[in-house]
Amino acid sequence: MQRAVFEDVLSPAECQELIFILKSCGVIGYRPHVISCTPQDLIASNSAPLVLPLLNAAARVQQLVEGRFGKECELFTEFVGLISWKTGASIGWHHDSNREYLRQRHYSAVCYLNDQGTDFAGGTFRFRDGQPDSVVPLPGRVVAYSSGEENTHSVDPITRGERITLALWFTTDPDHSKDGVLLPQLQSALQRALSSAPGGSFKVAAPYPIDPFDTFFVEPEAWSCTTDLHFNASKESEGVLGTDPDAENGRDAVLQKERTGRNALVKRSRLGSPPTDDAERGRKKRARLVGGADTSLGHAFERGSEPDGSGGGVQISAQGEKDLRCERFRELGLRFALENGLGRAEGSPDALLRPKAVQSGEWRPLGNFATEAPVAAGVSWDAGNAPDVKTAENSVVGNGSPRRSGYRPSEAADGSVRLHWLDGTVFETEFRSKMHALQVLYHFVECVGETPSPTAAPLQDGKTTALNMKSVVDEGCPCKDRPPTKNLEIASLLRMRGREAMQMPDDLRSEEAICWNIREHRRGSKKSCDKQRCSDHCDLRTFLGWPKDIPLHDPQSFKKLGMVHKDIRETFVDAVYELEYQDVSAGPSPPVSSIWCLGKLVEPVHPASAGGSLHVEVPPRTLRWRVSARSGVDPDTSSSVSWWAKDGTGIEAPRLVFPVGEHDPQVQPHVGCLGTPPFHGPQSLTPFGEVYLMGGWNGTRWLGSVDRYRPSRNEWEEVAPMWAERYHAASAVLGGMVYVFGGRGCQLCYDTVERYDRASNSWANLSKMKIKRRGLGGAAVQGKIYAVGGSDSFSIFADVEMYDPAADKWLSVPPMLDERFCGAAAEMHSSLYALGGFDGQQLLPTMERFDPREGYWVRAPSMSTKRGSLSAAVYNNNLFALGGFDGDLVLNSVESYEPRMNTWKLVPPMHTQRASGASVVVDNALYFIGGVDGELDAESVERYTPEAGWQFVTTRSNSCKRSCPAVAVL
Ligand SMILES: O=C(O)CCC(=O)C(=O)O
Ligand SMILES: [Fe+2]
Repeated sequence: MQRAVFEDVLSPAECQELIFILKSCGVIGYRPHVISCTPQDLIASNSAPLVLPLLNAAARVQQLVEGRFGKECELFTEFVGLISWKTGASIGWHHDSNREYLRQRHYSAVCYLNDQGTDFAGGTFRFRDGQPDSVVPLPGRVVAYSSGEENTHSVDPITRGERITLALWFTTDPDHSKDGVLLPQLQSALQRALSSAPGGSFKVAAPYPIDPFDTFFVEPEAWSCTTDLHFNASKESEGVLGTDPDAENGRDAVLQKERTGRNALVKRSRLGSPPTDDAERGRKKRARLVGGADTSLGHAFERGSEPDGSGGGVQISAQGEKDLRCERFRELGLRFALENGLGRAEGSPDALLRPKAVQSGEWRPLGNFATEAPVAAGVSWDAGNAPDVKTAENSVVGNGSPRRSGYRPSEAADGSVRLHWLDGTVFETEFRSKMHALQVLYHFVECVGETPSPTAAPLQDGKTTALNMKSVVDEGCPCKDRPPTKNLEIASLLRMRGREAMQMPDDLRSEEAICWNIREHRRGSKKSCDKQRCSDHCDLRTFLGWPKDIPLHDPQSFKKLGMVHKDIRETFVDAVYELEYQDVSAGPSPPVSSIWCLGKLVEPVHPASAGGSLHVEVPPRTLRWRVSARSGVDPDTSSSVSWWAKDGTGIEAPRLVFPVGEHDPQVQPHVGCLGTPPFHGPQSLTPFGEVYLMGGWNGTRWLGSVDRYRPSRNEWEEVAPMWAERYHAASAVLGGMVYVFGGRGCQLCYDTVERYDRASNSWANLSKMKIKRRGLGGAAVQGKIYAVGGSDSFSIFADVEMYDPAADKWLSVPPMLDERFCGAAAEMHSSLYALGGFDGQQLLPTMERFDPREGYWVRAPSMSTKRGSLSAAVYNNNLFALGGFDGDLVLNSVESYEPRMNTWKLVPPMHTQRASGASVVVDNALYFIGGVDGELDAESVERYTPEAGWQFVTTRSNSCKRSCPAVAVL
């Protein structure tokens, strides 16, 4: 039996937000006294942006459920919706998979949004057996349980008021995932919604990236031919930043405008940041975030970068990418609301979308279907062959109602749609789809101002109050100019208050049709695209290792990819632990028969009643992890024992623990790494133990020379020089070759790229980058090279490019969240990190991470101090930030970021203050070579190991005089 109660999953404000959405867009529910609102309802009524907070909340609950029940990465959403129960509603004993058509429901969760006692009376949730035996609804509280008979439950009748919940069902069967259905719908609906925003400045769509593998790294030039209806992460990222690649003047114009605006600042930008007062800085930042449009709008999107960390902007959380995605949706939803004058509340951005605004009338509900009785109109549809909503049986089934099971019209046996009225009348006619039915209904409401009756007398003159549904459907509405059978404009008009009608094909019948349209659109656009960039998708496919048999842009792929993605993820194992355990279940309880880690079977058959050790694999950045053992074959009947790492030496002996405990992230889970080193620090990639210092500035001139340093022998040697003299260049090592790119020399800035082959001691010129830049960061990640940020001496960039050595080609990838000049970049655990630097206005303590498997940048914790011209290196699976300039001082401080704990900690400082030097890891030690210390060049080398701390290395070389060199280790 699996059940759990979580507290404070949603904040009171978030609960209110969801209640508002339900009240604005709820439709008559599946049973009397019930009103519900699903993402599909919102989309069908052209209120797609309101889906975003809903998904945000749902993802949070899903993550808790997955974590608690050992189903990490295994669950799909089968249903999500806001549900209101009014006085009189109740549900008897049942379990949530108690019908043939509900078998796919494996886990249930109900998040309560309002308060028993205050908002309603009655409505206590009860389990028939076991503990806890009841759950009292309280805002933010979640009850979660496996959906089988073991969790038979009921809800007491509501005796007063209205009880509102967010209800969720999860399935482990990807075939029943609603996400795959939602994706194309949300994608196109958001696109429409945002494109109809006043001023047209936010045309970007940010549909639900169910799978980050779908599309990213699409060239900006290709946007014009690939975007309209499909998601790409780079574009989304632009959207979050507020620039609009599809705006009339194009993306470059937008960026150019921003850059021009910043030129003056940048010119003053040396290491010492120009004094700007906070207000000025804030204003500029906002202007940037919204592409210079409306500064007030930027506010909401700046939250992630508020110095005090307030707000929920784009921030990385310990929970990982899922949260992040949802935060983005949320932001887009907020942006949409703001743009449309919906609830711009006073005070903090968090006050957005709050009921205060509703009460004060600032909010205009998007429809007139607010749930204040009597409900104006509503519709419930089913798949044609499901039982009547009013049957007793169904009312016991509760949320396993035909409305939900038959939610997709495409599933209907004969394609028909039925409308149900509260009085029990069922109206059947030739509706083509549920959208069509909705459209007709909305039309009535708009034309006549009241709910039509299915059986009333025929219309006389259009002013008749009792409309006959059938005659209107057959003959059209009296207002002939908008016949209800045409398009979805009525719903659109009603919901969007005069905005342009949705343009949807007349024959739109189902999700399949939507998917078909998307495909056709893409095909058509591709054909007419004169830039011929679409073929880049081929590179993309190779780059992603995308399976050949799954089309990149076929919406159906999502379903398949749900699985493929999971498989791929499982192969990215980050660590292997050896755990010792002892089975103490001897006696009455059956012996351990299988052992699972993070929902994955690690030891299928286990010697009975034994102790032993086992290997568990933990995926990247897993902060919580758990091992559990089962006593039987059937997960439902077997008893489950869970335990977790307690200290550095082993794990606690198994004992029955319920609910399953979570790993405490403060406890270092390392028990020992086995097999191939799970982390590949530079140590394992440096067979020669040689440091190359390339170019730089020696106090007098730019350098093209290259010195090789072998710390093991303390030997310096000059090797073949580069073709160009360059300082402020970046470098990376890939395939045993050293790549150097960008920088400046006799020309202001370079886009050129050179590669050093150690075997022939020679340099080759390669394809140029797209942007000339210096003070950029460089790193190799998963077989590609990244050029990160920098400056062309006029502007400072967030832009990132990726070099594919197989194609000898640079591709644009999503830009960073911050612009960075003289920041640092490093690869760790197959992700690219960018940190520190100068953004044109201030020196930065910030860090962000780009995992190519995800395709977007996320914020990671900031360093303890601002650092420009810092050095970074990965040492002992930690990312070290060394030295740099904080605006006042050149620093000797060093700190290290531990990705599992997701925190920075201070490391003993170097003896010398250093900026613009070179830090490398070689022979299991961290070195800092050269750089400047403010006044004098720091012509020395320091070496660090945790055991010995920092020590000067007695060495002498001109190389130590280099500042801003590129550095690499072979
Ligand atoms: O709202 C609740 O607390 C639970 C509802 C329920 O059991 C159901 O809809 O199946
Ligand atoms: Fe239930």
